[in-house]
Amino acid sequence: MAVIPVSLAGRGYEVHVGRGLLETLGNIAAPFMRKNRVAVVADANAWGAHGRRIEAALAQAGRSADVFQVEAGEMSKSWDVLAKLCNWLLERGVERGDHVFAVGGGVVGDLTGFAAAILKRGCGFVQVPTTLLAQVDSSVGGKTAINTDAGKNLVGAFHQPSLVVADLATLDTLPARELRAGYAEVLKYGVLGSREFFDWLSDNGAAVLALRENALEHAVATSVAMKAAIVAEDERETSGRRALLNLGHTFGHALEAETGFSDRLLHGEGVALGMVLAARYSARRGFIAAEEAEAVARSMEAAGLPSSLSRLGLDADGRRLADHMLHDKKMDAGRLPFILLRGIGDAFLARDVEISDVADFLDAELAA
Ligand SMILES: NC(=O)c1ccc[n+]([C@@H]2O[C@H](COP(=O)([O-])OP(=O)(O)OC[C@H]3O[C@@H](n4cnc5c(N)ncnc54)[C@H](O)[C@@H]3O)[C@@H](O)[C@H]2O)c1
Ligand SMILES: O=C(O)C(=O)C[C@@H](O)[C@H](O)[C@H](O)COP(=O)(O)O
Ligand SMILES: [Zn+2]
Repeated sequence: MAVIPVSLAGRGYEVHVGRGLLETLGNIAAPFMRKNRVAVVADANAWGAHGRRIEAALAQAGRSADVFQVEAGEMSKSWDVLAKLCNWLLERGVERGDHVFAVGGGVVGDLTGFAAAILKRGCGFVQVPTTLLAQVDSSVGGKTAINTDAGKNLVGAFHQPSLVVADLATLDTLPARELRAGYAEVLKYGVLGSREFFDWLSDNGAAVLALRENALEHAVATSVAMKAAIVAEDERETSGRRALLNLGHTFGHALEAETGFSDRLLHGEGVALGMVLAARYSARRGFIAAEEAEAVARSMEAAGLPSSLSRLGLDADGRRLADHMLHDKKMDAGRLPFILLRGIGDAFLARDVEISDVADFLDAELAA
């Protein structure tokens, strides 16, 4: 069991990581349950698998859950579901000082966090992440959002949770494909900031994906600690430091948009392929050796993640994919900075990238 602090002046919080934590939720989260009835927003599958454990833990603390179930999938990060959720919370009389509990993956966390950010101009929320991706990434750091027709996460707010409780036992029921997709964001921390962690994952990735407790806890706690350090330094992505957490996402979000935010490409899969593309583009620009870029690709392949754009079978050319990127929130005065690599563990923000060169690069990757 590990407790990782996210240090933010006056608004810091703890991330609890360990197996079996749901059983203690009533105690850990006691300061955030002012009323007997707790508003819980839950992914339908996560609730089906773990809802009883949560209800039992709350009952032990003399509480009960009012549950708003969210249909699984990226399409639930929408205006429509957000409106329904806000109305449901208002009907329940949620007050600013209350905390809404988000139980599920990144979809429910991002949606609930955004609802909490705007409800009564901001109420509290607690993250109970039940996917690997949510435990290592989306539940920490306070980025909340929904998608729009124009693209990914385009309407949202920075709104930090008050507590994160990541029970590793919830991953026992997670489909293997979702586990691998979450593992892409674990690999991201190594690729962007720690050669040591990248090498550790090369040796222990199979144990992490097999959910061996020690390896899994080390991977989750290390990922959370790396994210917490970056968020503490640059909470709102203004200095450029936090933008490094976006490694692979400019490419990845474009691929998610092109595949219609569907099951054809999960977020983590898009990020995996996006990291390979960022690494190969870095090699094209001479920032990193081609062999290092291919080591990034091999790390994705070893985990069963996509590493080849041509194999995705897209009906699009490089220009079309690059056009999706123009909605990226990093756009600055008409230019799009990219997260590139000087080496594994050494990402940087490149501000001199020509989008037409990226489109040419993507055409070559589509044809490879
Ligand atoms: N806010 C951030 O910083 C941040 C970071 C990374 C990703 N994200 C966002 O997170 C989303 C992806 O999150 P995700 O990968 O967790 O996907 P997800 O929330 O869609 O969950 C993946 C699938 O797993 C199911 N599921 C969840 N928990 C389960 C469990 N314990 N047992 C069985 N099934 C379970 C869900 O029903 C769903 O089908 C994307 O929208 C992405 O943009 C946000
Ligand atoms: O926390 C961050 O900062 C990240 O960039 C983490 C990403 O993994 C995550 O997918 C995030 O939602 C992407 O942010 P966006 O600003 O590109 O929407
Ligand atoms: Zn991501």
